Amino acid sequence: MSYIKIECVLRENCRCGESPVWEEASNSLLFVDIPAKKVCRWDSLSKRVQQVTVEAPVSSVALRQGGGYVATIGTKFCALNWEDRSAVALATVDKDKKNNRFNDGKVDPAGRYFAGTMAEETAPAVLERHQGSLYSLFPDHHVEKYFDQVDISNGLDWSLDHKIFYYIDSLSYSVDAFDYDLQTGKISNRRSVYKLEKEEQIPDGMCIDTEGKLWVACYNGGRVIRLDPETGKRLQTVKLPVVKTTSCCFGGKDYSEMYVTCARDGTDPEGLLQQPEAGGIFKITGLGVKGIPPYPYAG
Ligand SMILES: O=C(O)[C@H](O)[C@@H](O)[C@H](O)[C@H](O)CO
Ligand SMILES: [Zn+2]
Repeated sequence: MSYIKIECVLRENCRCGESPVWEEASNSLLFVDIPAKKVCRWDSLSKRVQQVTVEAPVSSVALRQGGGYVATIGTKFCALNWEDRSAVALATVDKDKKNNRFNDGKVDPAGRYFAGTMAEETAPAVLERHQGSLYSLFPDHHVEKYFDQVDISNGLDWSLDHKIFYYIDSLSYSVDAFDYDLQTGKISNRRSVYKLEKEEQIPDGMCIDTEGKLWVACYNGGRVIRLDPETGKRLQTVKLPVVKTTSCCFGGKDYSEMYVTCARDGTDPEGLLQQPEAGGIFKITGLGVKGIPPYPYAG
């Protein structure tokens, strides 16, 4: 019997915390605060946070095989050097869409950096629709585009056998699956594996566990849900003391802890009184399942 424990491990007041990624080598959690243009690294041992401020909204960060990180900044895939705090563009997308920015991103098992775009929001989930696309940055730095007409490109991950790509376009209120060809990075045969219920609100970030089940952070739903993509059933709901939960990843010892990011922006003064930890980093223990290490970008 395990007991679920939820604690705010870092009161960071993120305007929009996102993209939690566990870095085993440094016992740290990486994450971003999108509108604050910050990439943060929280050392779970010393409890200290380091941050690098970049020049545009930063929506995701990932490990890089040769050391350092990659990040999606504005509409650019960038290499991020933590030591000298520099970001160097590797590729730019959506050059004809001046109001767009990248959103959620993650590296596939072959080391390609997948990330999608969206129009900049005027308020949470309020934006010009169908402006986004899904892309990936290959190890040789060329970019491939998968599809357009995306509203809010969000959570993504791959099945344990690497044959399925899971993807969320938030305003479709659906978790979708594609067949995945790891050799070529091509996707096909889109279908929905789960439709969110009304009280679950907006699907946002997502990660997979070692049993092949999906964990989805529900923006405005104050929860993460565990889904079985094979049966289309929800297996578990874990509620958090904040409403704008944005993303989740596994980390810590043997990837047995879950880390959840959330947003503070869009919360009214009364909401902030009820949720003083809004924008913080949460750790969930006692789930009884583990995650897998993040894949590093191979370029
Ligand atoms: O965290 C993200 O992925 C977006 O950038 C956010 O802005 C919210 O998710 C969005 O407002 C709700 O859909
Ligand atoms: Zn997101």
